[in-house]
Amino acid sequence: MAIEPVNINEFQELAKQALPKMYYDYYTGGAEDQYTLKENVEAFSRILFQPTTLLDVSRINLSTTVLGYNLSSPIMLAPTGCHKLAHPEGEIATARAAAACKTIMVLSCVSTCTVEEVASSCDAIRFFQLYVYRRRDVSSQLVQRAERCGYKAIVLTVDTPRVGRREADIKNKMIMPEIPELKNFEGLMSTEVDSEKGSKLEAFASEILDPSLSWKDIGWLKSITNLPILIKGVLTAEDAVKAVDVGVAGIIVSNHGARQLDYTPPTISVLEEVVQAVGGKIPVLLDGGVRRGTDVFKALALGAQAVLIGRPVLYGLAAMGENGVKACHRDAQG
Ligand SMILES: Cc1cc2nc3c(=O)[nH]c(=O)nc-3n(C[C@H](O)[C@H](O)[C@H](O)COP(=O)(O)O)c2cc1C
Ligand SMILES: CC(C)CC(=O)C(=O)O
Repeated sequence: MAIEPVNINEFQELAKQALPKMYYDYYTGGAEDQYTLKENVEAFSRILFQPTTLLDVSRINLSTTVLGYNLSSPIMLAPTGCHKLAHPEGEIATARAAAACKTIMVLSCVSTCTVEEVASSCDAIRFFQLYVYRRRDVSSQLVQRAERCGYKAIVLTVDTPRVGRREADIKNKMIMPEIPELKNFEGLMSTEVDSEKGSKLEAFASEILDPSLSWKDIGWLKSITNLPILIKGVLTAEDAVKAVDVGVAGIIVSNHGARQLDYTPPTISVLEEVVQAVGGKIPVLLDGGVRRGTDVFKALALGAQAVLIGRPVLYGLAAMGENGVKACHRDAQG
């Protein structure tokens, strides 16, 4: 049955119809019991509004700024891997949608279009998400390429010393690194995996990701780039204070869309703690479970400068390409 989607959940339904099961499961799934996956969404439902009334709302303005860049609304596009699994235009379609929606796209380093292809496709404001690899030279080359082609910040993901146990991917023998190619790594390192069992994605990632990454490495990252650095994956006041101390430009409160360590708290439940610890010194952003405008409002009310949406972008892309991403960005406001 064809449906005219009016919200993100309906886009999810369309994505399910459009995608092979292996890819839909990869996009939608979380780690282990998927406790945090449910909680990311449900924790928003437990926060209720007690509105005051008779206020003049005839003129409203949703725009905001992040690191000095103007956004039409406080909803950015989170980094997610492999957009060509959802649509043949891949990250280029997503970037064009970001440009049309006047928002920031964070490009995943495991993208299926290169940093250069995405940069030359449109004038979207782009940040570049980085994993640190055992091969530091590969990480630094990627950072330098992003810097050269106009990405405005590095988003360092710190919650992935290894890939979470995603049981659907294990069952499906998820083959994401091979189909299609992870184009950023071409000529830098092999993306082939020598494993017949379980999730090839997990095997690939554990081969390349550097599990020794720690706070001291922020100094290394700062030494190889002039771009501002945001840390993605902070969930405690303690880490928020450390992030401020090492001099990053922003924090993203995130549990990786519940795909990494299960039984972490839902992000919205720890936002206030992080915001208080940061004390306004740097912007705090949030992702995880944001599905509509009331969620965005709750995050802003608890101190976030803006939010990011991950799966909603993939659902929109799978359902309708660039137009679907635009529609999901719009639906995340409604
Ligand atoms: C399919 C998929 C791939 C992802 N890939 C990345 C990635 O490459 N780098 C990263 O930092 N986060 C990645 N994430 C996490 C997102 O950036 C974001 O934290 C999460 O999706 C937010 O939750 P939401 O999907 O509920 O909006 C991925 C998430 C999904 C669903
Ligand atoms: C290569 C993976 C670690 C990509 C990712 O971040 C994810 O699938 O959540």
